[in-house]
Formats: sequence, C-alpha cells, structure tokens
Amino acid sequence: MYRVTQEIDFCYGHRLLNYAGKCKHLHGHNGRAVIVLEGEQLDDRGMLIDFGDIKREIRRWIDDTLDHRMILCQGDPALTALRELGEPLFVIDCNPTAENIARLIFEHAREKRLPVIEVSLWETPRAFATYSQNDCPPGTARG
Ligand SMILES: Nc1nc2c(c(=O)[nH]1)N=C([C@H](O)[C@H](O)COP(=O)(O)OP(=O)(O)OP(=O)(O)O)CN2
Repeated sequence: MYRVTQEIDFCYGHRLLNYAGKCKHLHGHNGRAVIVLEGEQLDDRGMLIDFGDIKREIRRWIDDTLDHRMILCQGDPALTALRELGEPLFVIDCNPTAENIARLIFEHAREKRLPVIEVSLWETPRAFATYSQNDCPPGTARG
C-alpha cells in the first residue's frame, strides 16, 4: 500500500455555537490541513497521485473557498451583520469545529475522486481533529 500526504496551510475565522468556553466568540486560526491519500497501484510515472493534482484539486479550493474567511454555522446570529459588512464567509450546516472542517475538506477531496482516507485539521500548534474513512468508493483512483 502506498500513501501520499500533503499539508496545506490556511487562515480562517470561526466561532462555536452551543459552547461555553472562549471559542464561542469570533476568533481566528492559522490552520493546517493534512490530507492523506492511499492506494495499491502506482501509475506509469511511479506515482500514486501527482502532488500537483492535490494542489490543483484541494489546495486551490481551500485558497478560494476557506482561506481568510469566517467559517460559520448557518444558524449563527452573527451572519446577518457580517453579511451587511460584506465580510467573506463560508457557511456550513453544522458547528465549525476542527472535526467538521476536517470532514468538509475530506468530502471535497472525495467529490474530486481523490483516494483520500484521512484529513486532519490542526487548529492550533498543539490540537488537531481527524476525519477518516478507509473504504474508497468506486470511481476514486483507489476504488
Ligand atoms: N474537539 C474540539 N474541541 C475544541 C475545538 C474543536 O474544534 N474541536 N475548538 C475549540 C476552539 O475553537 C479553539 O480551537 C480554541 O481551543 P483552545 O485549545 O482553548 O485554544 P488555545 O490554543 O487558545 O488554548 P490555550 O491552551 O488556552 O492557549 C476549543 N475546543
């Protein structure tokens, strides 16, 4: 089995709903997504996947979609004011925890038919959350 991993750094803001600690307030992170892809077969170049393909399909999407945005839950009351101010937003249907942002990136990678098995999101230099699935469906490079 071969594994390819790429780390992608990006900045984002968020706040947690239904949470009693300091993260209930708007704040930001220098996050790092660690994307792990796996497969048994190499192509005729000896690659599981070209690092450039990961850059094109995931890093570019993160840069365009999540980087320097407020990632907020669709039920967040702050959305109205932030929209009026024209702040860059990415709205999701769940609390924007590290777990859910990791899953969001994972699902994007699967949509792009990459054989991703795990995404970790480092929210601080000492804390990260991981979302993983070992079964790659048909249509991914591995399945
Ligand atoms: N399981 C999770 N726990 C927490 C999450 C999360 O996404 N998943 N998020 C937060 C906060 O958003 C944020 O990460 C702050 O966490 P915290 O560890 O308190 O941050 P600090 O680096 O500021 O910690 P200090 O040790 O106080 O410096 C919280 N939990």
